[in-house]
Amino acid sequence: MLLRADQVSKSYRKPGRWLKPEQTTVLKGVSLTIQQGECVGLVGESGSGKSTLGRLLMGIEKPDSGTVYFRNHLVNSTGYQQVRQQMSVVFQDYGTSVNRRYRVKSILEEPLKIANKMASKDFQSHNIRLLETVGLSEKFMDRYPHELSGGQLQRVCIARAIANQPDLVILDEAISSLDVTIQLQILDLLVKLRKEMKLSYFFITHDLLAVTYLCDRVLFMKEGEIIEEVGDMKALDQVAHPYARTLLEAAMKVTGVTWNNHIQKIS
Ligand SMILES: Nc1ncnc2c1ncn2[C@@H]1O[C@H](COP(=O)(O)OP(=O)(O)OP(=O)(O)O)[C@@H](O)[C@H]1O
Repeated sequence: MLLRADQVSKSYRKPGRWLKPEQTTVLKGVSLTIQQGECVGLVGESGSGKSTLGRLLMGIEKPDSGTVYFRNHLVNSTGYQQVRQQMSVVFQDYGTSVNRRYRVKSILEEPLKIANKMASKDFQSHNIRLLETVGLSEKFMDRYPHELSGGQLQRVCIARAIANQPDLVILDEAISSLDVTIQLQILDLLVKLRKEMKLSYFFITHDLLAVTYLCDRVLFMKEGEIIEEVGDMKALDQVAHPYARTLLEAAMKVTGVTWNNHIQKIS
């Protein structure tokens, strides 16, 4: 087992209520597992708690109750720091997830410097390999983020996420800000990397059709709870929960494709 979350709950203080503080419960006893090499999708409407769950799995925030284990290390414990570099994240907002004053090469070197496992003389060749892996050439190395398109910058973010050869990459709406053709290119890249590097993904998204393209399993989240899980993408049209059905029907309506046509395309 790569990752296991058991009964994870999280509340936040409601904003603007300093005299009479009130809590909002964002996650209510969420449990899930991710196996080595598996891609698990998480879909749900805005505000259902998806990104909060992603932060808890990464150890960026602590749950109020419940546990998260990554490779049998309790996330947030001392021992966990040794495995922390085997997990990375790609966010939706590629523009703010990099330091705008850094050139691409410095962005790619950040995780290497933190891991401190590679001699700096090897950074250059490693950077070239990384850029090639994500479909960019060496000429991007000296560019600043504002000199890249959104799709190119998201490729740089993906390159940074795989720099230390992690086991698990959390993709938090990683394709949502891109236009449709670029989304498809990035999805293809993620499929290729998964195969080549035997990566596991936790794919947080609103886009149910993208889930069918990339994931082995999908979890539906509503108001801080996992309300349904589908283990076979081809059977996704069999979802039972009314909320999951609404999401599926909305995805079909927006794209104008029928389920059978879509499944034939991705098979
Ligand atoms: N640090 C925080 N302090 C207070 N409230 C927070 C905090 N982080 C998240 N929330 C609240 O928790 C709820 C869930 O937020 P979260 O970002 O996890 O949802 P989401 O499903 O990822 O939404 P979206 O799809 O819009 O990104 C929201 O109501 C949000 O306002």
